[in-house]
Amino acid sequence: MTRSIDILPYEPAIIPAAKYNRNICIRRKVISPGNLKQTGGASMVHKKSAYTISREDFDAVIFDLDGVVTDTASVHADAWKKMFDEFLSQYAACNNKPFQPFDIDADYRLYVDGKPRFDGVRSFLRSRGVNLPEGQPDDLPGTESIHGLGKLKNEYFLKHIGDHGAEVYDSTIDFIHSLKKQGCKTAIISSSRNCAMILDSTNLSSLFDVRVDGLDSEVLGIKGKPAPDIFLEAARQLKAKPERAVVIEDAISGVQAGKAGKFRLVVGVARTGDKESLLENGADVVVEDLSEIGVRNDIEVIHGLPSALDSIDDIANQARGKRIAVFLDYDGTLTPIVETPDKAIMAEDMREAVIKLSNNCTVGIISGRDLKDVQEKVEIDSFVYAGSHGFDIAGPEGLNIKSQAGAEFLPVLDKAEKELSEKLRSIEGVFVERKKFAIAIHYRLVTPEKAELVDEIVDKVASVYPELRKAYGKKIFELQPDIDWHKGKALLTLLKALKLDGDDVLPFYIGDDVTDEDAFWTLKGSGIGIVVWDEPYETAASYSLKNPEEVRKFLLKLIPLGGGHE
Ligand SMILES: O=P(O)(O)OC[C@H]1O[C@H](O[C@H]2O[C@H](CO)[C@@H](O)[C@H](O)[C@H]2O)[C@H](O)[C@@H](O)[C@@H]1O
Repeated sequence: MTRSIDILPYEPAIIPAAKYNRNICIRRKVISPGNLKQTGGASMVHKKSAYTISREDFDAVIFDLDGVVTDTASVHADAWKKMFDEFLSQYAACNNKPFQPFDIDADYRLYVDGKPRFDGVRSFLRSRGVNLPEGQPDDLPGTESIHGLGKLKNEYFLKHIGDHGAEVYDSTIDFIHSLKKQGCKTAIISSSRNCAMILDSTNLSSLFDVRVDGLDSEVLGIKGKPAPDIFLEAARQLKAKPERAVVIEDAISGVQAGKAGKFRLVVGVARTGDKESLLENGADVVVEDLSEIGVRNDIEVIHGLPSALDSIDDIANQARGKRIAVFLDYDGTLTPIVETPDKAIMAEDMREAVIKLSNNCTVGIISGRDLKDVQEKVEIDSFVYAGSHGFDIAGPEGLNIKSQAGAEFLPVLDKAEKELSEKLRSIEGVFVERKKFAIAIHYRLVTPEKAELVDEIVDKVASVYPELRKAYGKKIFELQPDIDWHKGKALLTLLKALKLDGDDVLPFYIGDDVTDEDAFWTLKGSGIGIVVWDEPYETAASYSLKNPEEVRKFLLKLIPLGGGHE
């Protein structure tokens, strides 16, 4: 079960716990325009383009080969027609019946397209009421059996490819390069047993992270389309969840398979027109060519963001005429990363800096730690806090701010915690930290070999609890409720609750870890994200600081920009 919540940015501010019991399946904004699954919660402004896939919403894209990547669907169709017409005319003559040729428009698309070779033979013959024996894998091409006819069709197909080669759709290749640039994983699937040969002959083999083809399907015992199995196997190998993956298909059986696999987005490719049948059979959107699908440039590869300390004049300009509000991560931002969580104590001069800043503007802490834990560590009553990566929010006394996302997951978290503790007990150095809404598995003190074992055990336990998702941090794995909630959403909730969501406020978020990226994304265009790092990586932040000491110095520089409390 995967859940997500329909909480829109800035709306509503404080969400009653009951709201989280709803099971709403649509997640963040996926693509435009409006004829597609529209979702709530995205904080990004989408550029107007025909259809846009964003890395924020998708981890992987799975491509069918024939007709999507290579112009081989028509070669297959012609080979099927040649083989079936020869057979049908003989069959008609022998049985004293009129010869009704194979129709590419109707028969190919309905009975053969996208299916494994021998399924295609069976399916079409059944539609004509013809019964042939299965035959043997070593039947000669043209033998009157399922195997014999399938092999003849393949001979015709290979002959064409041998004589003319295979054409590639350049727009698809450009699209794949754009996806890869954004960090999307890609897979190629095909019911065809010739998939590897076609990819090799067109130099496309290295373009895909994973390939699952007709030969693999036989070995793995995978059912053919319209069963979703081949797509699910590709997603499994890519380690991508179907709800965060796209299927791109040109065959009716293919879009049916994408739909049956509950993939987040099924794109139909109808190069020659018939869009309707793809839409009716499960495509969410149908295009004539993949150049109609855009890829949003979510991830800017930034090597060396400007230092926030050096850019204070620029930041002051952005804050001119506004109040500021500052939200801070704890570990790695207010304290250096240390061996164990209990040793991460905020230094006195850092405490002084944040208190001074809070005299002039709102300060909040949004931490991966348990709410109570981070409140006790920071110990400043006037702050607002969000713990468990934003799942658990509390304001200072009198402000009545309280929000908990994922309360219904507590029993599952209890069970998973128990199982993890038991399974990890024997591994030296592992520490299981239970937060109210998450379980962190620390492996900082574990040997590298054993760390792999920890990873495997966490994966195993995670696979038993599909309600939980695995997340990553600095030398930790985490299991959290698999709902559409994160530090960015907690930040929006706090801004709204504190009436800091207007244009007259410039919010800041400073953090050092992967989970802080959600908050950086959330503030893009409306606030300032600052990453704390010792070396550059891909980030949605706009400025950088090197360590908690630089954070302290920067916070002191922010004090005069505060603008006071309302
Ligand atoms: O969001 P944060 O406030 O940065 O919290 C993230 C995690 O911080 C803690 O773990 C990290 O810091 C520890 C102490 O320096 C370090 O030993 C560990 O390796 C780091 O991952 C905390 O224990 C976790 O619960 C937080 O999720």
